[in-house]
Amino acid sequence: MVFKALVVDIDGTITNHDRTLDLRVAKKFRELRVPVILSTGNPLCYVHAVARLIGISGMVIAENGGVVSTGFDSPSIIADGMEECEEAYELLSRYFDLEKLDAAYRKTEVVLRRGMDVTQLRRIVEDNGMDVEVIDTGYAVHIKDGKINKGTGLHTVAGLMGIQASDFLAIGDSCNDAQMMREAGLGIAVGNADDEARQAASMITEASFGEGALEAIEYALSNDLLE
Ligand SMILES: O=C(O)COP(=O)(O)O
Ligand SMILES: [Mg+2]
Repeated sequence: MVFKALVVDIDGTITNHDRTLDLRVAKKFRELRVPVILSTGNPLCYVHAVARLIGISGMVIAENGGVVSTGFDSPSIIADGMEECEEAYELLSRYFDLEKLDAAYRKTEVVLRRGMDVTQLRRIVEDNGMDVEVIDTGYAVHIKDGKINKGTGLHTVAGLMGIQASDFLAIGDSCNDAQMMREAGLGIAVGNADDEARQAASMITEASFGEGALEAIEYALSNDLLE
């Protein structure tokens, strides 16, 4: 099997521990012959800037699949569900001192600074029958629509490209990458990945962060899985 494209997470996968971009990965992306699609929990403007500066496709997955961009200067596909996320945020704010992140840029999720006990947040939204999911990526806490994730985003992107989700090699590090790694033809987790990402992946690199992403790409190239 030769994969037709690569879908890669940003934070913790192509960055160093402090969220700075690993420049060796950026260089490697430019050398690959297949398209590289970024897939992230960050808002669209953030991932578009990253993609532009690396020099790869403007077709990206943002907000954990809530926003799929068809290109730098073309429309985005934006999921519903923000209202429910805001309602959950209002409810949770009665119990916790919460700080929203990137609120001005977000279209489908409410994102919070980490530091609280996420299991308590989950229990409260569950007890109130709210149709939202609360996840902690290790970088931020996301209140999101449970039906949307990077896996559904990958299917949308694959459709736009005229290929299948299984034509992708996926690389990630966190729980928000799990569905994407399962839907892809092969999911590789970097060495620093959390338990959920490790379980979803078919392979885990020895190296962590950007070094791990490089190891995954080198593995694919040397086994004729990628061109
Ligand atoms: O937005 C987050 O919490 C993490 O971002 P990522 O999906 O690029 O790792
Ligand atoms: Mg990540």
